[in-house]
Formats: sequence, C-alpha cells, structure tokens
Amino acid sequence: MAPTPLLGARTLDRQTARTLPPGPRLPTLAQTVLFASHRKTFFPRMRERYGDVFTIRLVPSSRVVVVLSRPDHIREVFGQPPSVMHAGEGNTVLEPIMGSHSLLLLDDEDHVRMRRQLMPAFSGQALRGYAGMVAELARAEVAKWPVGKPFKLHQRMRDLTLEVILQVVFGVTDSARLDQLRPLLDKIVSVSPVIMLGGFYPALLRMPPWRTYLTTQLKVDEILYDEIARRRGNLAGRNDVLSRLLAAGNWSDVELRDQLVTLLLAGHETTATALAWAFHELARRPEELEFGQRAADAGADDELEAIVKEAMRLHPVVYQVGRRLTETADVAGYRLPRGTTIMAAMGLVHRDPQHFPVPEDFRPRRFLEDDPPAPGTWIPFGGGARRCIGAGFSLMEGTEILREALKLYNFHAPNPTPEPAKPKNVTLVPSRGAEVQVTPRCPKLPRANTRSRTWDRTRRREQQPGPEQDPRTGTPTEGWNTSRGLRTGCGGWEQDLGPGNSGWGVSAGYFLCPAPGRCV
Ligand code: HEM
Repeated sequence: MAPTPLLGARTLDRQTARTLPPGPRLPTLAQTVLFASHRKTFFPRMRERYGDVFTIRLVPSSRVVVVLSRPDHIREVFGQPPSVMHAGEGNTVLEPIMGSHSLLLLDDEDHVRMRRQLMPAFSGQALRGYAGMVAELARAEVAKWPVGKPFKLHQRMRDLTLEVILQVVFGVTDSARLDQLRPLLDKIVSVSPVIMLGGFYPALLRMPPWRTYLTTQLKVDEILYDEIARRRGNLAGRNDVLSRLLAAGNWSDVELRDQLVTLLLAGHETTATALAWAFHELARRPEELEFGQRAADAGADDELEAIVKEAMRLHPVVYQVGRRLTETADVAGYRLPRGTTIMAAMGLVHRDPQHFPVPEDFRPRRFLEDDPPAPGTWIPFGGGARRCIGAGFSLMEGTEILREALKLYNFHAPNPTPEPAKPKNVTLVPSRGAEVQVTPRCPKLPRANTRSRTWDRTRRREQQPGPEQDPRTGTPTEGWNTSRGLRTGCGGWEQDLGPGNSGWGVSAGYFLCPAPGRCV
C-alpha cells in the first residue's frame, strides 16, 4: 500500500483534533508570530493557562505542534526510536546552505551512519587535544579587549568562536588563507530569515540577495575543497576536527564539506551566545564574578564549567527542539497522530522551580552541590539520538574562554538591568549585545592596547631570567624570549603576546608579575 502523506492539522478528523492537548484558539498566524518573536513569554503563558502539555498551530498549513514542558514527557520523546521521531525533515529549509549530506538534515539510517563517522572527532580524548588551541586563541582575543570602555561582548565572542571554527575545526592556520576565509565565513554565518526563505522557494535563489549569498558560499566551498584535498595527503601531526575526521572515516569530499559547513553554522553563534550570557551575568553579580575568578586562578575547571552550564540553563540559547511523528505514537498521555510536530521546550524545564529552586537566580554552584539538578532537567543540547554532537566541545570551549578572560579582568555592567533575550534565527541572544566594561585585575598591569615605555623598562628590570617551569605543561622555560604561555604568580596572567600583538606584551618574551599573589 502506498504510504499516506503526513497529516497536517487540516486533515485531522474532528475526533482526533478533540483528543489533542488543549491550546489557544488564536488564529494560526498570530500564534506563529508569538512563537517566532516572543516564545520566551508566549510558552510560559500557554503553560500557565493550559498545563504542562499544550497544542499550538503554526504556519505553514496550520501545522499541529504539541509542546512538552515536563522532563519525564520529554524523556519519552528523546527515548523513542529515531525512525518514529524525525528531526532532519524539519530542517530541509537549510539544504541550499548546508548541503544534502548535513547531519542536521538526515534521518534514519543515513543519520546514524553520518553521526557514527563524526563521533570520533568529538570524543573526550579529542576534546582534550583541542583545549590548548582554544585557550591560545582565547588568550590572544581577550588581550585585545578595550580597557575601561563599554563594549558589546557578544560580537567579540562571535569573532572568537569563528576563529575557533576556522583553526580548531577546519584546521586552517596559514595566515593568508585565514585572511581570505574570515570575511567570507562572516557573511556565511550571518544567515538571516530572508536568506532561509530560499530553502522554501528555490526560485528565489536566482535573485539577489540569495544569489550573492550563494556566490559567497561557492567561494568558501572552493577553499574548503582545496583544504580537504591538501589534508588528505598530509595528516601527520595534525590535531584539528577535519584531520581527525579524515583519519577516522571514509568520506567523500562533498560529505565532508557539508559537515564542515554544518559545524560552522551549528557551533558558532550558539557557543558565542552562551558565553555572552555568562559574561553578562558575571558582570552584574560581583559575588559570582569572584567565584569565577577564583576558579580561573585555581584551575578549577568544573567550577568554570558550572558557570557555563548555569548560563545555558537561565538563558537557553536554543529554547526548544522539534520532532515529527512518522507514525501514531503515545506521548505524554495522548495518542498523537502521524504528522504531528512535537516540541520539547527546554526553556520551560529550565525555569521550573520544581527542578531549579529560585530559577530566576544565576547560581552556578547549583551544579556543584551534593544535590545537583536531576537527570533530564538540564537539557540545553536536546537529547536522544539527535543530542547536540558539539555539546562537549562547546563546554570545553566555554571553560577555556572563561578561564582566560577571568584571570585577566574584572567585569562591570554599564547597565546592570538584565538584558532581554531576542530571537535570532534559532537562537535567543542578549538584546543589547551583552554590554560589559573590563578593567585589569592586577593594579600593576598597564592598560591594554597602550604601549608604555615605563612599563617596558620596569618589566625588564623586574624580569627574572632563569630556568622555570610552565605551570601548565611542566616544561622548563628559560626566562626572557623563550616559550610562550602562562607563568607562575597570582594565577598566571603574565603572558607573552608576541611582537605586533596589541596587548601589553610589547616585544617577544614575557614578564614576571612584580607582586605575585598580592593583587587578586
Ligand atoms: C552552547 C552551544 C550549543 C548549543 C546550546 C547547542 C544546541 C543544540 C541543540 C539544541 C541541538 C538539537 C538537539 C536535538 O534536536 O535534540 C543541536 C544539534 C547539533 N549541534 Fe549543537 N549546540 C551548541 C554547540 C555546538 C557546537 C560547538 C557544535 C559543533 C562544533 C554543534 C553541532 C551540532 C550538530 C552537528 C547538531 C546536529 C546533531 C544531529 O542532528 O544529530 N553544536 N545543538
């Protein structure tokens, strides 16, 4: 028998429609606008009114969407066989950008196979291999921050996470190639809802601005294919995601290209946004900032990770994830027909006082106590067979970046009122760009971006050459003009930024803190 097409709400018979969870009677367009622009207030109101499970209707074709807000209900969905709960088919709009092999677009066997090929590059061992590279990029970035002047940290985080994708994921380190790729990728990641329309209406792709976008993408593809070809011939000593993928799997060039673009689009804005929220909260709360700075000084990565986790709980970057039923299924006590979309609203779970006491408070220590959040209540990365493949990567990245920034600076919020979240494609971003102001933690530190001769002289006088150990690697260093990296002292903010860098290191080498331990 030929399969019947997936049902839309219009084709549901009255009996089935009556058995759906309750929901608003607003016109579909109004519900769609509320969902697209105000989900952070719309969903909590619907839950208050209709209970833990409610139905909304969205365009196109007045699609039935059942929203879940209880961890046990959501677990039912994440635990169902992926053949019953499709996620890829809801992403087909991304195909012109990510390509038909993208992990995000696949379902069933193809998804399982592709995911298996990708996994080795995201294992615990692989993540440990990337951490040093991320820390180095973070160190260079935070040294460039303007001291004493408010700036929008979200954009800085975007620049940094883009650099991480370029160098740690794509493994591009050649400076000419980096200069070539940076502006192109910057355009690719600025994919607006208008550009996404091209996925629904392919005829648009022939017109500007869609054509312009695709032309940029072709230029990126050309570079990526060239990188893949070069890398195939030379993997020795390489420790980036692309090289690990090549070493572990049997890939065609197109498959690899599609995954690289997917990792770029899935991993760049999301991680940048989570970190922007984390810094926004720390800047507003001196006690939590101090907790973070102590963790950074002590190398307490689990405490830094708890800050990232709490930021993701309070400000879920992705508020909900969707699945489409390929057959009738029992979910949350309802028999839901084939074709129904189910949304797991992580944002609702994260703000539920049953799971997180005083949920509106930013309290990283809740992840470290004897009674941490119960399994299934902290789910910023979705779950089941589709759980974010970059979850570990983004936590590692967040920890490294927090450590480098907190070791160096005090953070202040020029405007201490909380920034509201605004939707940007699938993410919820801070609406004022996470505005912060930083000042150096060490009173002896000259203002960043200022070349100070006095400081340079002082630094040379106080510099104590001689064999020492790099506290991170244990490698002996020999003082002036030797290894890069962190040194001893009050948590290791002394660092070599190399010549030409805009930080306070004005020549190659590093300096020793004249007052170790006294400034923190
Ligand atoms: C704070 C950072 C991030 C957040 C909040 C986030 C969140 C998510 C969510 C909610 C999903 C969908 C899960 C589901 O449907 O159950 C997802 C999927 C995915 N994410 Fe992330 N993500 C982050 C960072 C990253 C990074 C750094 C990468 C890669 C470098 C990445 C790559 C992916 C990919 C490839 C998928 C598709 C997985 C699949 O369909 O099997 N993400 N992410």
